[in-house]
Amino acid sequence: MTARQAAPATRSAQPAGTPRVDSEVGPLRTVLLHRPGAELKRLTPRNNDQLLFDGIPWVDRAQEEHDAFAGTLRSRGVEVLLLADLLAEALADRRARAAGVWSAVDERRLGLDLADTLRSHLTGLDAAALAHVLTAGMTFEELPAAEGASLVRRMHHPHDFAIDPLPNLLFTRDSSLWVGDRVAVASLSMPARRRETSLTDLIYAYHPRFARTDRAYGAHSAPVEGGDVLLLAPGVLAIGVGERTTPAGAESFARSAFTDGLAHTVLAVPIAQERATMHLDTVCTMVDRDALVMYPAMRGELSAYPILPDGDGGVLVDGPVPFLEAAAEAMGIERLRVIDTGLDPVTAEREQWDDGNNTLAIAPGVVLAYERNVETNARLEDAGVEVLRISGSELGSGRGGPRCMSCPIERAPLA
Ligand SMILES: NC(=O)NCCC[C@H](N)C(=O)O
Repeated sequence: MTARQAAPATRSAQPAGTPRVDSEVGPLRTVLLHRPGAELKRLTPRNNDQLLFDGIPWVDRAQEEHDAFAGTLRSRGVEVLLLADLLAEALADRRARAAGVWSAVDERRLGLDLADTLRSHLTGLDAAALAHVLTAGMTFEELPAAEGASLVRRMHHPHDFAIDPLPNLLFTRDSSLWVGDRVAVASLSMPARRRETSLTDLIYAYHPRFARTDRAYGAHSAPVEGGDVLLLAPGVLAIGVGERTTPAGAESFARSAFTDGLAHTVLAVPIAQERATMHLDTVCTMVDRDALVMYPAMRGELSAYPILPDGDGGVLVDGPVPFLEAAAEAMGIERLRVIDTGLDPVTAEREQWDDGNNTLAIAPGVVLAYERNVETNARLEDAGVEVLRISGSELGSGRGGPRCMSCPIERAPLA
């Protein structure tokens, strides 16, 4: 069997309501978002850099912006699932609560005694209260009162975190991703984000809605973040390799996707290891079945290492070759178009920083985008793309746009 013949099965028999994602632009049916909450209130000028936020968001306004984002999706018929709801529902299962408690309590930080005390306190909480602690974290002053306080408790500042908050849960794109009918729980590279995957893992393991879901990238641990993975077409993945996803991550994700029959070609795409380009989707996103919006400075610059299955459980690596050409070939199309935003370099750099290229397609040629990226949006419309604008003045302080803030769970097949 050739590599091409290993493409995933067609999905005409797939009934609506079954999780499955084969592309970036198939009509979006179900998406996972996280409405920002108490975890954002933990951000201070002392910790925002470490927690990967570029400012201190006004939380009420961020919630309003996020509600409007979810409202826009719902108005277009998309089912919006909220991570906090799924988490609380999954935690109804006793085993999920035990797993949540174990993942949150760090003996290296707390010492054995305090870790034991905290575990028994958390074990006594109901699902909603535990979900709150797992997302918002807990400070030392919020720990349950105790006789004979430990050295750890005495020596920490009351506002230090006994359990870190997870403000980047907002970016549901990164902590899990669907390829075909399988979900991959990502392996996040930044310490501030690693615990996020214990929550997505728990949701997919214990929420009844996902009871029959198989995993992709099962027990692998080399870093791969969802923002780096673009499903260019059924069976064709592009994986950014840069600040977050490593070469080992891209290679082992490819191997695992081939083994599971989820892909026939993976393109590993090098991107600069900088905050502005932390994921491939900060540089380019698909806006139509054969079109991308791309940071102009990257146009003609992106290369790719094509990875193919060797037919014996391993992989064959080629390249580097020009990304657009390799992508078009793998997708079986003549040309992968790049919408020509034609922006001057300063405007382009400003709008790229503000996630102008980070659009979320809800159908071929229909995208959600931040309203502030006036020039990029205008050029998209000139090219015939429908742009649904959302405001992100506060949401954007975490440095992520509509694609980063969404994890598609079901997209209809491309006709
Ligand atoms: N896919 C994305 O680009 N996600 C944005 C993640 C932003 C978050 N503050 C981070 O640094 O990881």
